[in-house]
Amino acid sequence: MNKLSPSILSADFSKLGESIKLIEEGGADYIHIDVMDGHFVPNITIGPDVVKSLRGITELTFDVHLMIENPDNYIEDFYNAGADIITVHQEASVHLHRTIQKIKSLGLKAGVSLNPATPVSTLKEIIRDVDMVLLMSVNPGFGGQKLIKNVKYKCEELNQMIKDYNLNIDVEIDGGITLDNVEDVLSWGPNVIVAGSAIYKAKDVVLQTKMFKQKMVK
Ligand SMILES: O=C(CO)[C@@H](O)[C@H](O)COP(=O)(O)O
Ligand SMILES: [Fe+2]
Repeated sequence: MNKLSPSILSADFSKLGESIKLIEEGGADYIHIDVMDGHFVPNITIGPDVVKSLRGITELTFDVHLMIENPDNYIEDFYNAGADIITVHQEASVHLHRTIQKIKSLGLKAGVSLNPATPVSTLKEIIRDVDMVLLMSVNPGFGGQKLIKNVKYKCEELNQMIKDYNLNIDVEIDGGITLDNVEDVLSWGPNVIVAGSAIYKAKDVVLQTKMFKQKMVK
């Protein structure tokens, strides 16, 4: 079944609790939490304390996307804050295997993310160890950017790699996904869709979440 993971990056930060209730009502599967450090990406967002405070108000799966350098230093903090899935960037992890093992040793799902210009072939030695691959379809750092359509070819290459290695892992696409292009993106073969501005900038967030879910039925 396809999963919808609305990104709270585009929500009103003064009403994060309410914003989460809206996507919950709309039938979201996950909550995508974009963590940025101002080093790996040119933006700073939220840290473990905010995640912990949100954990108290919802049981939805926390899909934490770490866009930070030295992710190893913060994995335990996000675990304690209530993360369910932690995804790190291949480009930000010097010892990626160690990082993935650390996430899994805490009982969490481990994901690895690739920037648009990072080839799928770089996953060859780690793909057997991960639960999810997140392909960025914008350059990370900001919500509201335009989808990079060539990620389709990366997704197809990734599908082939997953098939060749006989794996059963999630594939998440993140960035620039709207109601107009979500069906096209799903035709590439992922099963987890992130949408930030397309959901939170809508007039009726509950309805917009429901409309995404309707287009994602599988
Ligand atoms: O990780 C990121 C951006 O770095 C994403 O999760 C965005 O937050 C998605 O926002 P939209 O492109 O859907 O507005
Ligand atoms: Fe993200």
